[in-house]
Amino acid sequence: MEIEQKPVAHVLIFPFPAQGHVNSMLMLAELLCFSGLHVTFLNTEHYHQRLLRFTDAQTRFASFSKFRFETISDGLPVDHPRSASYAEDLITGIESVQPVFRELMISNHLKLDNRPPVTCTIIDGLIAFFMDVSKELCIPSVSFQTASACYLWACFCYRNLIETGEHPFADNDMDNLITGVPGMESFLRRRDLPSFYRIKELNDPYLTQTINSTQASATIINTFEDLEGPILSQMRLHFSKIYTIGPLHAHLSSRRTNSFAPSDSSNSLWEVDRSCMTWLDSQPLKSVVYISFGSSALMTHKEMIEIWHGLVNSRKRFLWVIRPDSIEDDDKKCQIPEELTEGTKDKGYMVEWCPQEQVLVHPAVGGFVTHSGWNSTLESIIAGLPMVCWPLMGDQQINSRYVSEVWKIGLDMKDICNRSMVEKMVNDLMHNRRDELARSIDEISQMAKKSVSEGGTSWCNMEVLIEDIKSMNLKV
Ligand SMILES: O=c1ccn([C@@H]2O[C@H](COP(=O)(O)OP(=O)(O)O[C@H]3O[C@H](CO)[C@@H](O)[C@H](O)[C@H]3O)[C@@H](O)[C@H]2O)c(=O)[nH]1
Ligand SMILES: C[C@H]1CC[C@@H]2C(C(=O)O)=CO[C@@H](O)[C@@H]21
Repeated sequence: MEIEQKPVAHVLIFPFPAQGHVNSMLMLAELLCFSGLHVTFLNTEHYHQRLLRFTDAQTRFASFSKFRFETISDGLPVDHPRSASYAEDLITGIESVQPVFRELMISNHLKLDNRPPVTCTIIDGLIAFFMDVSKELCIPSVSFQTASACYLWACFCYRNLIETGEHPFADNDMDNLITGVPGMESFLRRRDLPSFYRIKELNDPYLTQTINSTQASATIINTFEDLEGPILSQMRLHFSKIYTIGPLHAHLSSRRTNSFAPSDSSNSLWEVDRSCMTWLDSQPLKSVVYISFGSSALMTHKEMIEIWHGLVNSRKRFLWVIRPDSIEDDDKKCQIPEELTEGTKDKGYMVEWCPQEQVLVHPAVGGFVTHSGWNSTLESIIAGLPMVCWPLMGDQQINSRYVSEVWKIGLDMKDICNRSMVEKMVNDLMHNRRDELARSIDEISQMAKKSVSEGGTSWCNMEVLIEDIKSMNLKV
């Protein structure tokens, strides 16, 4: 009797072209490589060039003989700025290359050098339209969520909110409680919903893609059971299969070195300025507030000045990352008041991009003022660093509500940006409420580390995922 041979597993990973996405999907790629799978990482040409320029990704992955980088156009002209103010262009651009992706999948190109045909695709939830190609070619496709489970669940429940008449909002009271997201009835206000709900029509392309991605036959989420268990239980009543394997950066360190120390390698798409590490080395223990709003958040010049006044008035030391493209109305005529430059000389340090994971665990750093991007939130949890949240868009609004009201590991400054509030929040973070916040984050940090250690939930879920990929136990 002839024994039917299963094909050799080959995974193609395709992230949305943005820092928070390429970064976490590269970590997933490395974890899959450890198990000996064939992995192809499909990056856009633009981001791949930046990866080659600013990171050691090429050499790092060269040690995996079954790994390949492939590139595809992002559908935008070469000179397009690709900054956050063009968020819609990014998604329509990448959508336009769907035929190119299809061509790549049916061509022999991915099978060069005797590579087996692709047996599974892992597609970023923000570009769910590529899952249609997988489906057409009868290749199982798994959706990968770079954001939190609470965000995904709040997107999934959009129909409930329309049915219960909670969306569009009947009036301007943003503090009204929302009842249509099961599991969040006691604390979720209108202002905490993903930012797309703030407009009347739910037609944001990112929301549409996220909702479509929930139809996948399996979903990977960069989270861990002890953090989002109650919401994951709600989701499991509706989703086919969920693998929680995060926090990915800690999971990777755990498998790489059996520790949680950040490595010198990064997946940064900007040039990392390490001078801030030397500055931190000369600051007292837990005395510095670290401020960063991630890779794509935009603020106005006025907001920047208010935050700056708040920091200077708090009299705390601070390290602030200000990306050059982060001020939306940047105008060379905008003046910086002298008291701010003076107040920064002794106590502050500013860079355009830093080695964030290393900054967060530096002994001089005592708190994090963040936009509540999901990677930053997870990195802060692993570092055991309490947060002040100033969420700006997308998932950040709901993440910050969880940080302050559910996990109690930070304070939420949502929708307010004035100097006196910033000063108060920073003082609460670094002084008045420091001990209570430190206690909760220490506890959650321990749980996070346990989940990615051998035998932990994320560790075990990763093994199941790999086994399911290898044994072709995934539905189309
Ligand atoms: O100076 C810096 C600043 C940031 N980072 C890194 O950049 C990443 C930022 O990721 P994240 O905190 O998730 O923010 P965004 O880059 O803004 O991420 C986008 O993608 C995330 C995942 O979907 C969403 O949660 C966010 O809302 C969305 O803005 C993190 O790994 C940071 O360590 C650095 O290395 N250096
Ligand atoms: C989690 C995602 C929801 C949309 C956000 C976004 C945007 O431009 O609105 C871009 O990147 C994503 O990570 C966010």
